[in-house]
This record gives sequence, C-alpha cells and structure tokens, in this order.
Amino acid sequence: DLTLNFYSTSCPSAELVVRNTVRSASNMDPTVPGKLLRLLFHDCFVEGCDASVLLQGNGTERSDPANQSLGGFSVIDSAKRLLEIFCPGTVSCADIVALAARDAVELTGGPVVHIPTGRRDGKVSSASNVRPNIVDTSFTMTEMIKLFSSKGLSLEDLVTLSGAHTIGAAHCSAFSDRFQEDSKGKFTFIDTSLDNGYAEKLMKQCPPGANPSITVQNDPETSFVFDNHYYGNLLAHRGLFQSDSVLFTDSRSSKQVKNFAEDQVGFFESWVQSFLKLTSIHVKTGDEGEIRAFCPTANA
Ligand code: HEM
Ligand SMILES: [Ca+2]
Ligand SMILES: [Ca+2]
Repeated sequence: DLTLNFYSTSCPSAELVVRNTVRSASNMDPTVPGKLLRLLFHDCFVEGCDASVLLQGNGTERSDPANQSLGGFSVIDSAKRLLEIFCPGTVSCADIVALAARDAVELTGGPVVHIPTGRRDGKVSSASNVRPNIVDTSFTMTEMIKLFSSKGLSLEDLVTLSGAHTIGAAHCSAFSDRFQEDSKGKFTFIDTSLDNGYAEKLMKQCPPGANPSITVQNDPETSFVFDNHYYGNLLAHRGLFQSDSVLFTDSRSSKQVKNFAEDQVGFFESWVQSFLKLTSIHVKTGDEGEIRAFCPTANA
C-alpha cells in the first residue's frame, strides 16, 4: 500500500525537491502547471499511476497521437536528476509525476493535498492501451461514467476532476469537431447551445487553416488560477469541450456543477478526495515494478 511520507527516512528531501523544481519551472513558464496536471491524468488512466506515460520509444504510450500534446516531461526529468544525486535509486518517477501534479494545483491557488507515496514504476507502455483508456472529447456522459467507473471513480469524481480544466490550454484541434464549414467555406458552430460570443471568439482564435500549434485557454478569465471559475463557465454555456458542456446539460451532474460554481470551498474539499483516488489508480507497490534511474527509459 501507499503510505504518507514514504520517503521520510530513505529520502527526506524528496517532496521538497519536487516542489522546488515545479515552482521554479512554473515561474519561468506559466504553462507548466497545466501540463503537469494533465500528465498525471494520462499516466493514471493507462496502466495505473506508474509513469508508463514517460517511457520513450517506438510504440510507447507517448507515441500515440492522443498523447502528442502532453508536456511537462522536462520538469519531471529535472526533479529526477536532482533526486538521483541526493538519494540514488530511491524515488520513483511515478511518485514524481503525482507529487508534481499535486504541487501544480497548490502553486496555482488550489487546495493542498497530502498524498501518500511509494508508487513503483511500470515496465509496460503500449500505444494501443491509450485510446481505450483515455476519454475523448466526443464521449457521451454515459461513456465517460463507464470509463471512470472502470478506474474506481464515480460520477462525482468525474465532475470534480474535470475541474482541472480551470487551468491550462488546448489546441484548436481538440474542439474543432464543434465547428462546421459551410459550402462557402464559412465556419459556424454546430453546437448551438454554446454561448454565441464565446463561440465567435473561439472561431476567431482558431480560424480555418490556423497554425496547429495555436492554443486557447481552457478557462479564459483565470486560466492560470486553480479556482471554481470552470463551473461558472459551464453554467454560462462556455464549456470548451463537448465533454465539459455535457456536465451541465446532463441532469445526472448539473446539480453538482451548480454547487461547485457557487461554492469554491465545496469544490476544493471534493477535489482533495477525488485527487487522492485518481493518484491511487492501480498503483504498483512493494516489489512490483521498479525504481527507474532515468524516467524516459526502463532500467536495463
Ligand atoms: C473527463 C474527460 C476529459 C477530457 C475529454 C479531457 C480532454 C482534454 C483535452 C482534449 C485537452 C486539450 C489538450 C490539448 O489540445 O493540448 C485537455 C487539457 C487539459 N486537461 Fe483534460 N480532459 C478530461 C479530463 C481531465 C482530467 C480528469 C484532468 C486532470 C485531473 C485533466 C487535466 C487537463 C489539463 C490540466 C489540461 C490543460 C493541459 C495544458 O495546459 O497543456 N483533464 N483535456
Ligand atoms: Ca500509467
Ligand atoms: Ca481558473
């Protein structure tokens, strides 16, 4: 099992080193926290929270198109490099990913979460495991509930963890399925439930043929602050992805969305619980897996 302060004797500075690395990287590049938080999600949903998402090479998870827009790898590598100096062969990459995401939330104003550690690094990473385990923005509510429940996460966890979209950014391609090109080459929004002003703004930011590297902010007013503003957006019909909007349009979750929009403390309390569940999915402990020496490759 995971335990609080797993490294207290083997590597007392472990959590501090991760925190300082995340802090200085985020100070230099404010897009870092969003990247680290999403990296955790994509790690934990595929093979559990085991750093499988970090492995490089042909046919690994990282090579799957669904993972092309992930980032934050260099921050994890920097923390690992330091930890290998202080306490060689001790702190897993899986724990670094979880701690870094936890710190990213706290650094952007979100709740403090004390997470247990002791995760071991996996040796399996296969691109073919990515699609069946990662939610696509086109998923229906029922499909999302089903996938989350296969990870031990409830509908309430789904609504809470989607609140991660209060920070970070997305590429135009991530929501282009909500646009439609008419016969004159004019783009319109298919999804008429979307706020008009917001839809127009998005279409301006992502014109046809736009540079594929352009990103838009998930939560335009406070995209660098971990707050409950995301839920206010959903109420105002300004959810960026179809999978965000549906949380408010579906009667199974609309009440929770409304509650969180009105009550940031309630959202934060729920976040702590759901984040603990997310970071515990299928963890490897004891003598399972290994402690990698270098996060992008399994030990020889
Ligand atoms: C519930 C279904 C979810 C879907 C369909 C979804 C989908 C997406 C997509 C398409 C992007 C944009 C990626 C890009 O174009 O660069 C994104 C960004 C992001 N997602 Fe999610 N996501 C979901 C849940 C989550 C969860 C549970 C978390 C974490 C707890 C999360 C954290 C993030 C973050 C922080 C970003 C911003 C990344 C950045 O700034 O680079 N998402 N998500
Ligand atoms: Ca994994
Ligand atoms: Ca925000």
